[in-house]
Formats: sequence, structure tokens, C-alpha cells
Amino acid sequence: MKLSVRFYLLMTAIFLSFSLVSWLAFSDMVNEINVLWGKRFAERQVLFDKHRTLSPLIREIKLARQMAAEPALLEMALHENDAAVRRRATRVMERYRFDFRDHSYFAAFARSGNYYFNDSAGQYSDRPYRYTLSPHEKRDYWFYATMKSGVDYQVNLDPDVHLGVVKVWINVLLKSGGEVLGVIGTGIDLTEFLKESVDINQPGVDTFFVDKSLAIQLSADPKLIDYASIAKTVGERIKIDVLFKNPEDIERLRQTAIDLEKHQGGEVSTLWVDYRGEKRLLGMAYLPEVGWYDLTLMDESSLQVLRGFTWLPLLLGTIFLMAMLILGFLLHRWVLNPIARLTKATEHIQRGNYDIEPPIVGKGEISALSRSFWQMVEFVRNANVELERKVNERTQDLLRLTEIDYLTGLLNRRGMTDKLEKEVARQARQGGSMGLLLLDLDHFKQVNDKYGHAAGDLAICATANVLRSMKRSYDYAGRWGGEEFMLLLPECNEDEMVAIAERIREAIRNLHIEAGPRNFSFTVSIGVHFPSGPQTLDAMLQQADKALYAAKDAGRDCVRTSRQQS
Ligand SMILES: Nc1nc2c(ncn2[C@@H]2O[C@H](COP(=O)(O)OP(=O)(O)OP(=O)(O)O)[C@@H](O)[C@H]2O)c(=O)[nH]1
Repeated sequence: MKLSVRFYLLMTAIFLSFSLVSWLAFSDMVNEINVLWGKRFAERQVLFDKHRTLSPLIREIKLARQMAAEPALLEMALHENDAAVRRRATRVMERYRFDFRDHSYFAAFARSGNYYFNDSAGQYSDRPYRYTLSPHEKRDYWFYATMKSGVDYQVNLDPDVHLGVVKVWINVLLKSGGEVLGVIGTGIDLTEFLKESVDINQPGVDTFFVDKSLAIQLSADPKLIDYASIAKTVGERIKIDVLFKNPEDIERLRQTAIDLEKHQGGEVSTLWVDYRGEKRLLGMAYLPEVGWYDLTLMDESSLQVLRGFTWLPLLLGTIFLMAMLILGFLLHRWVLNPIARLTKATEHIQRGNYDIEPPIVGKGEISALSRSFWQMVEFVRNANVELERKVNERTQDLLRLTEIDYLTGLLNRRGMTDKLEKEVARQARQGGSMGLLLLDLDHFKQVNDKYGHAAGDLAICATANVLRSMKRSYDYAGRWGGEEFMLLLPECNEDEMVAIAERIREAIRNLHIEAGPRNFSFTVSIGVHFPSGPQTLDAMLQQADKALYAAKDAGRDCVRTSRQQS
């Protein structure tokens, strides 16, 4: 597989792994941040709801409890028939009426069952007695239930039968020496109270308040409120079951309520619940002042602070991809392209083409490799040239050896034939003349027989030396056979040739060969041929041979021309 393909596959694998890992890490991180932030938000929201709702209630409860401690009211509970006592108590209640948020109060006395009330308009200021409560009247159940509970104060939502509005009633027990003398308090208009507490139009956030039996006390949807919970059995109440369908959620919520109540410290707990088919984060706090729980439900999407950051992994992915592309580009530029050029150059060299320009390619290590490569090419090229030169030299030497006589160093018959052919060809082209001397040592067999073969060799070498020394620079001398020699004389005439032949004959005759203690001399017969016109080489050789035989026939140690022979 090509390096570039491997690299791109590797890059793709790295890119996909990186994308997957970073996406998972990012999702996990975002999720964790969202959950953490959601919990923090839920806690703040719950505390905010709690204080927003609780503040007005606490104020009213505090005032109502102060009112319940007024001696004038306790006196009235005991001596209600005394007009002076009633007047004093009414004055006190009127004073509190102005302080109450709703500018209304009520007082119900256990002994008489009489119910006193005045509203914000003060229309009952002179005659606050309204009616007498009856344990048989359903609308009066609240009074008897509150009395029976023995709890110092309670918050109860109930319609005001006289005004036709629903009120948040703050019911405080009137006690003296352990005896419950009645219930006094005030009411806040529910519609207004809801607007301030649970119906604040906060998108993605729903708030409920429930009592300890988990009956709904405050809800933006008034239909869900369990009015007059105190006067009902637990089974009759509208409870959180209407909000949460999952029994496990309700159980967890119940357990959380118990835990929160134990701490009593206003701590907030959060849990994920299924609210009407949607996943919601529920923040829950206990309101010990009223014995309620604040349930704040937050939409999951409203908690996703990092929802808008999904582009971040895309940006990271893009940056990574760009980095990979740049890396790929640089890899091509710095590594793959130089290697491709070197490969191409190698192919040229494999074909024997050493003459290509050596490109120094790449950077750093690739450049060093490129230089080493070209140094190697240079070395191989020089070695080849040197090898070729040596082979040529050796070939020439071998060729020369095939044309040289090993004993005398003169041309052998083959070398001589080559020179003869070339000279004949040259003459055919350029004209000119040439002649041949054919020499044969006389009675050489006897020399060998008498003085030995080694002595014969010495005689042959001495003859060669004579020829070598007496030939002109452009003549060729060769050993034609055993004791036969030939001299090729270009640009010559017959007379000159005869003269040369005579000088050679004379010189050989005067040679003295030392064969041990004995010296000996020998003679030579020479045939001269100088063609008068164009002649083939064979014809010339035949003529020279004949001239030599003529010299032999003439008694040896003499020179004869081919013309004399014919
Ligand atoms: N020592 C020596 N003898 C050689 C060499 N080549 C040829 N001979 C001898 O030369 C002699 C030639 O003898 P022949 O051809 O009978 O002729 P000849 O004895 O020279 O007589 P003519 O040529 O008729 O004068 C032979 O005995 C060869 O052995 C050589 O290289 N060295």
C-alpha cells in the first residue's frame, strides 16, 4: 500500500477517533455542567420561591400570633357576654386589622362558637359578630379541625363564604392555661397571593406548595389546590398524585420530604422526576414555619445552559481536519514528492541513464538522503566509467596480443595480414604504392639440429631485431611463419626495396649467435615483390612467395624480385 494511502487512512482513523472521543467528552461535560448548573439553579429557585411565598405569610402569622396573645382577646373568649370586654377586644382587633395585609381579621370563640369578622372596608366595625359556628355545618369544619389539631397556627386555603373569594387563612389558636379558647387570624386573597408566589410566569418553571400530607396548597392552576385540607380526611385531599404518575417518583418525593423535615434547616434537595410525561428537575424545600414543602419543577431544556455550544466540537473537528490537511500537504511537499522524484531518478539510473541532472530534493533528513543518493549515483557513475575504461584497455591489450608474436614481439601472421589488408584498402582509396619482402632463414632445420632449439629461437629473435632496426617508421615487420618473416613497405619503389633487402640480408649474415661455447652464423633468402599496378593481396603474396623460392633456388643467401623470377 502506498505511503500516502496509509497516511490518509491513518489520518482518517485519527480524525474519526478524535471526533468521537471529543464529541463524547464534550457531550458528557455539557451534560454534567447542565446537571450541576440545573441543580444550583433549582436550589436558588426553590429558596427564592420559598422566601417570596413565605415572607408575607410569616408576617401575617407573626401578627396573628401577637393578636392571639392579646389579653383583651383572651378575656373576651372567657367573658364574651360582657359588653365592655367585647368593646375592648374589638378595639384591639380593629388595630390589628389595619396592620394585616388584607385589612381583615376574624375571631372564633370555642365556648360560644361565635364568629367575628371585619373586612378591609370596615363594614362590620360596629358589629363584628357575624354568625355562630356549628359542628354540623361543612363550611365550619375548618374551625373544629383546627381546634382539634392543637397546632399553634396553621395556614388553610378555604373560600370565604361571605365575600365569595378564596382566601389563604392564617389560623392561630387562642390558648389560655392549656385550654383552647378559639381560633383567630386573618386571610389573604388567594388570587393575589398566587400571583406573587406560584403564578409568576417564569418559562419552564412550575411551582407548587404542598402540606405534610402532600396535598397541594398552592398552584398556578387553582383547580389543583386542595382547599380546606385540614377539614378533610387524607383520602379526600388533592395530592401530588395528580402531578406525578410514576409511583417511584412519588415514593422518592415522600422520602425526600421526610428527610428535609428532619433537617429543619431549610435545605434544598433535587431529584429528576417524570412530570406529565416530561423529564423535569424537581427542587424541594421544607417550610417549617407553615409546615409546607415548596416543589419547584424545572424544564430540562431551560436548564441546558450549554445548549448553544454544540458548534464547539464542530469547530474543533474543523480545526483538526484543517490541521490534518495541512499535515498531508506538508507530508507531500516534504516527504512524498521528494521520494517520488528520487524514485523517478532511480528508474532512469536502472535504465542506465546516468546523465540526468541530480535534483537535491526535500528538506532536513530527506535532503540528506537525497544528497547521499546522488553521491552514490556519482560514485556508481565514476566506477562504471573507470570499469569501462579498464575493460577497453584490457580488450585492446587482448586484441594486440592476438596480433603479436610472443617470441619476437613483431606482428604475427594475423596482425600482419590485418596491416596488409588495411594498406591494400588505403591504396585503393588514396592511391600510392607498396611492396613486400618475404624472408626465410636458410637451412634452419640444421641450425636447430646442430645447436639446439633454444639457439634456433635466439637466431629468430636476432633476425626480428634486425628487421625492427632496419625498417622505416611507417613500414610493418612481422613473423609470417616459423622461420619466415615479412616486411611491408608503403610508398617505395623496387630498387629501394632491393637495396633494403640486401642490407637486411647482409646484416643477418653478420649476426653471431652464441650457443654455449660455440658461435654460429646463418643466412637468409629474400623475395621482393613490388606490383607495377593494382593487385589483390593474394596475388601479391603469391608473387612474393615465388620471388622467395627463386632466391632459394638461386642458392640461398640472396635477394630475388618477382620480376627476376618471371
Ligand atoms: N628454433 C626454432 N626453430 C623453428 C621455429 N619455427 C620453425 N623452426 C624450424 O625451422 C625449420 C624449417 O625447416 P625447413 O622448412 O625444412 O627448411 P630449412 O631447413 O630452413 O631449409 P630451407 O628453408 O630450404 O633453407 C624446422 O626444422 C623447424 O622446426 C622456431 O620458432 N624456433
